[in-house]
Amino acid sequence: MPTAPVIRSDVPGSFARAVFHDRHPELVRQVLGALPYGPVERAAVERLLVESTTGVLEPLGEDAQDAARWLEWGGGLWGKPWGEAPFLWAESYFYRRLLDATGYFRPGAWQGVDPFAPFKAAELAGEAVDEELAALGGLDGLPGARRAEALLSSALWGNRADLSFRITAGTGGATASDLLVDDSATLWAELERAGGGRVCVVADNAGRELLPDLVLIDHLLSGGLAAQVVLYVKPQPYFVSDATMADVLAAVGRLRTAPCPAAGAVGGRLWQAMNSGTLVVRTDPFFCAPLPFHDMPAALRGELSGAKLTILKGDLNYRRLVGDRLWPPTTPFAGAVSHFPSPVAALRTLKSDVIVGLDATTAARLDGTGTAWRTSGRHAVIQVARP
Ligand SMILES: O=P(O)(O)OC[C@H]1O[C@](O)(CO)[C@@H](O)[C@@H]1O
Repeated sequence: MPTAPVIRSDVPGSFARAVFHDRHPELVRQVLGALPYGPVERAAVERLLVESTTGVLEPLGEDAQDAARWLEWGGGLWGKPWGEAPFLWAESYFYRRLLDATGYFRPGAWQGVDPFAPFKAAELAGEAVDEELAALGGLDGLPGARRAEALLSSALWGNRADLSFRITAGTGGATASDLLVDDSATLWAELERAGGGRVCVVADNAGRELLPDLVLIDHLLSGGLAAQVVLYVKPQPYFVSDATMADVLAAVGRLRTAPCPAAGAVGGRLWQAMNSGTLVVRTDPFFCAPLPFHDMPAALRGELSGAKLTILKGDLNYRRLVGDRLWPPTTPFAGAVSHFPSPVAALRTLKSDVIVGLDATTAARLDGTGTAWRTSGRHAVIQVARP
């Protein structure tokens, strides 16, 4: 397997550096503004911001239930500047430490309170979601293949979270040139190859991304493309809007109570699928680990290995799938994911520097635009491989 430089956040002018030095201060400001944290939590959050931009990596307190796990994951990094750690590692640790700072794990009033809950709730309650769910009704009239494409497209562009069912059903928004790789025909062929079977979906964000993911899952189950879907979510709040079980319940509830009958019917079917075990929601500590999927533990590898297809949503899962490295963009996708235990499909809008599987002409065209095409969220890929 060829290799490439690991992305770090200490490179001047890099996207990764801007995440720590520009985005995180803004994120911290918003988190502290969204819930009435007390002086202890506020001071701890501010200290984390200083440590993560100008200080060195301090391990978790010994009383943390995952202290030993993180000590091992951070072997060789403790005491070094944050910017010297791999970007993926450092970002992941930042979110783990943010939970510590807000009292998420400490016995007390703030224990178990998702610091990102106000943002997630506002998004789910927003008018945009009403419109997106209302547009689901229009999809029912489409011929089967077009409906399937629209649902897949919604799940894909939901990762950008500023498009809707309505837009992705064909009335504007993304253009063909925004989709840099389209392996959707292979994706449907993989699903149809053996009817039934188990499909795994590794979720990314809650709200406007999870809703179309759930609609796609309903399509797979009701259309017989999957006998069972296992939806993997994060065990705890992570990267702001990553979906947890609480977010799944909120999204299913939003569907069930939607005024649009088509959305309500999806919500009802998903509820029943959870009752009967054809839709199972699972989690694993590894989904918040600062490591690539190459290093997944044997038990999780075993679970995924029986899947006829694993669908990985979003940018962070993509980084973990192919390795958070500055690969030449023409690096073959199949080679980069050959470690994965099942056939795999990545549905991802580009929001970080990592990309593989482009043809040389596309890569040169994009570089020629002089735009931040790797990180702007404007472009997307549907990439499929069978390792
Ligand atoms: O929600 P997504 O699609 O995983 O994107 C999250 C992305 O945001 C970032 O954290 C940057 O803020 C990326 O590093 C990360 O990959």
